[in-house]
Amino acid sequence: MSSLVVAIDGPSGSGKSSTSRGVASRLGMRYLDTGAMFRAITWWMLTHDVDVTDADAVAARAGDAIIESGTDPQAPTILVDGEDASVAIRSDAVNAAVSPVSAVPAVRTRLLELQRSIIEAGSDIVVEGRDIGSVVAPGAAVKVYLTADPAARATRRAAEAGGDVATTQESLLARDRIDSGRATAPLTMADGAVHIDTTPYTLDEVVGQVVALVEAVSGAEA
Ligand SMILES: Nc1ncnc2c1ncn2[C@@H]1O[C@H](COP(=O)(O)OP(=O)(O)O)[C@@H](O)[C@H]1O
Ligand SMILES: Nc1ccn([C@H]2C[C@H](O)[C@@H](COP(=O)(O)OP(=O)(O)O)O2)c(=O)n1
Repeated sequence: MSSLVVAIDGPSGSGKSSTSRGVASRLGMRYLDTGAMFRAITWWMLTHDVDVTDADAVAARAGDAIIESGTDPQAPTILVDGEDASVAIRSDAVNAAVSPVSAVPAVRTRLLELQRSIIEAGSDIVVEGRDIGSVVAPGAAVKVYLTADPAARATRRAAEAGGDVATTQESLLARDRIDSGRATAPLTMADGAVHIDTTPYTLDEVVGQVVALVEAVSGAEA
């Protein structure tokens, strides 16, 4: 029997990472943060002096970074060429470059292959990103699309990472525009996805709602 996949998509700050980790921890599942993989390849481009505004230059190096993602929801890890990049991939420079780099088809093809090999290599898994339910795992047993008001998203992010709410909101909305407008695998609500607007709920409540969706499916399959 193939393993169960839970796909969680949505814009920045909607709660994907924390909800996915909470669900995976509660249900004993693996966890994959695909955003961290796009951030990792972007960080590699920046540290190898690739002009990230030049799609051809990015495409030419798309296969060169070695990216390894850990799948323990309690201790997610990301290695780039064997080096821990978990802090570096959250920098302002990566925030500014990650959406244009993620729009380059060769980057998406490379990471899609890696993502599918991780998903297929093991047990049940929660996978979060922008195109999981639509492209990476369209056959996922459960698909969730998380949103929240832009002001709530910016307030959450600023509280977590520091910085003022207005600047954070501008940066999130700029990324949303690129992520939703790109030609290849844009951010979209997949067919069959359950939409949860997380604005009025606590993290625990959202985790509970997603766990209930997964249990309904696994109960039906048992
Ligand atoms: N339902 C929620 N209510 C309040 N804060 C939340 C909620 N979900 C997530 N958060 C907080 O918002 C911030 C961004 O969440 P995160 O999971 O990183 O979002 P994303 O992965 O979609 O960018 C984190 O600090 C997280 O703890
Ligand atoms: N499946 C995915 C995941 C992320 N991306 C791109 C687009 C996003 O702006 C960046 C960063 O994603 P990430 O999930 O880390 O972003 P946030 O933490 O939600 O701000 O990567 C993507 O294109 N496809």
